Amino acid sequence: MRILVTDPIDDAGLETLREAGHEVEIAYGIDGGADLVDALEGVHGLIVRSGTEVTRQVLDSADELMIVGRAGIGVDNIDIDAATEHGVIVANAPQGNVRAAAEHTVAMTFAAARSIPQAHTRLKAGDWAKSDFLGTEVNNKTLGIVGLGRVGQEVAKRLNNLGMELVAYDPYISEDRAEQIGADLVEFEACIERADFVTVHTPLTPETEDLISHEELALLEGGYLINCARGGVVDEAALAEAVAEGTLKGAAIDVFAEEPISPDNPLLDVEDVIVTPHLGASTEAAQENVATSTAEQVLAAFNEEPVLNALNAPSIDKSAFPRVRPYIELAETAGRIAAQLMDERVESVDVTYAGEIAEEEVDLVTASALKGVFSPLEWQVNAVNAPQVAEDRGVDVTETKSHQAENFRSVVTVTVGNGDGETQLGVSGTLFADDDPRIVRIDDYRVDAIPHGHMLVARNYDEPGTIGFIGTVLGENGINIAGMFNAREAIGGEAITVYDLDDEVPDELLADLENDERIIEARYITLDGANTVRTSL
Ligand SMILES: NC(=O)c1ccc[n+]([C@@H]2O[C@H](COP(=O)([O-])OP(=O)(O)OC[C@H]3O[C@@H](n4cnc5c(N)ncnc54)[C@H](O)[C@@H]3O)[C@@H](O)[C@H]2O)c1
Ligand SMILES: O=C(O)[C@H](O)COP(=O)(O)O
Repeated sequence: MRILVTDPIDDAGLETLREAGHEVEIAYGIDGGADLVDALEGVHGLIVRSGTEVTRQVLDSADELMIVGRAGIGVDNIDIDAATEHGVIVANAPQGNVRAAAEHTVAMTFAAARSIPQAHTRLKAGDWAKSDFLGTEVNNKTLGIVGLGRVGQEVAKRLNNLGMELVAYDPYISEDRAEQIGADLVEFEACIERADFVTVHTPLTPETEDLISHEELALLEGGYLINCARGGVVDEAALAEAVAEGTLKGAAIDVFAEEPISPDNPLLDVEDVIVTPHLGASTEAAQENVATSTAEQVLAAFNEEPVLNALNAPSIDKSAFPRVRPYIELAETAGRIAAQLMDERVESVDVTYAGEIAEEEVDLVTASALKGVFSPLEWQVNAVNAPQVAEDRGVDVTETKSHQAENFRSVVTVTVGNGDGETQLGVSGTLFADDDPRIVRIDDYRVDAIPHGHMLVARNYDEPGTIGFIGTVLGENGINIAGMFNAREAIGGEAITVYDLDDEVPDELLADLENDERIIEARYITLDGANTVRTSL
């Protein structure tokens, strides 16, 4: 497989990929537009940090791309919706640089409180300006944390140990969690008003864009603002003005709305705004961590294993994966068979888990069943975008769990239905000896069929000579039968016969079979590739 890396990552990650036998191409600093589109031709994995914009335009043309790995936390530079539509996994490395970001935040807090960069610059210029710098102690001051997630919590611990009181605003965490950290969880305005230092640790989202602007800065009068999260969360013009006019004593900013920063950015002109060029994650340990974790996720995607930090695909605990893995393929197979046997438009899909499999996390299995149901539509349907494809098409998806699995350890049933629920068709599969897949029910018939690349499912009357007739017609047309299973309602009643075949069955041959009055319906089912079947989806 080919992997393109467009922002610098640690060698440990590159080595992990190369040792697994993949081709790694480095294109640090590539222009994010047309050049990136060209460079992605035939590429299966893309690794970025915050320096590469992975836009819809880029994703629209990256036909072979399976995964975008973000060697870090923030994914505001990646169009995740477009990736999902194209079935491309987006995965980040949410743990590896948290401590580095927290330490940088603490360092920036002290740097602002004690004017360290300003004093340093003066001294290097030969100016012993001791009396110009009277700093602020953090001890006994209040730290306002906006966004009490991974980095926010680490900052809270460190600055609390240095004598700061903690208040926090985060609408998505519990009071209990805040209490464990020793922070008073309060409303947004109260958090800023009570604080001497406000530190921002939210992602950049439509909700957080310009979250801190003129009004909020006025509430922080006499204090300091630290932003080591994302540019765009703090209104830069408002902040520059607030510090320049003395409303705030200072600010420390690591991230900017536009990166690399424009020379016109007003923050650069204000003495008491100290800046670093997005260095929060730039430590050796953090870079090694995120590069290795990202490389491992790219390998998992290539090996069709769960991508642990996938942001747009169902994931699963690593230890549970071996138990669930065989059912992923089985559910896809059952979905494919059900969709091809269904005469009407599929408007609902139910995936029922019975027996031991009902105890497991099955999101990935359900997504795979949907992939099977939608496989005739477009080759790009996969477990990443199948739930989205279902939603876009107005297909109602349900999951049912039951502890009873007839005589099997586990059974997965994919039932497709039309809108009014009048037509429903279920296909059930199980595993013999844990890894030998069997289709054990089609519609109301108990069967025992081995899923096979080419299959013929015939509904016929249980009359002498019918099976022989079908076999003769197939044989006369050079189609070899690899296996066969027959099931019937009652002697002389309706029956179903499933043939595993070595070749495709042409439409004319199906018509010949259906012309015989003993045969109610003959359906060719393919489990090879996608896009090759007739369907009423
Ligand atoms: N400067 C750097 O180099 C650097 C390094 C690491 C992380 N980061 C950035 O730091 C930020 C935090 O990272 P993290 O790993 O802690 O993320 P996280 O997801 O663990 O935490 C983010 C927190 O923000 C909260 N939040 C979301 N919307 C909010 C809102 N409107 N108001 C208040 N809180 C809100 C969430 O509930 C969550 O608890 C991200 O933007 C990340 O990209 C920067
Ligand atoms: O979100 C992150 O992980 C940090 O902002 C680090 O970004 P970087 O990998 O571009 O340094």
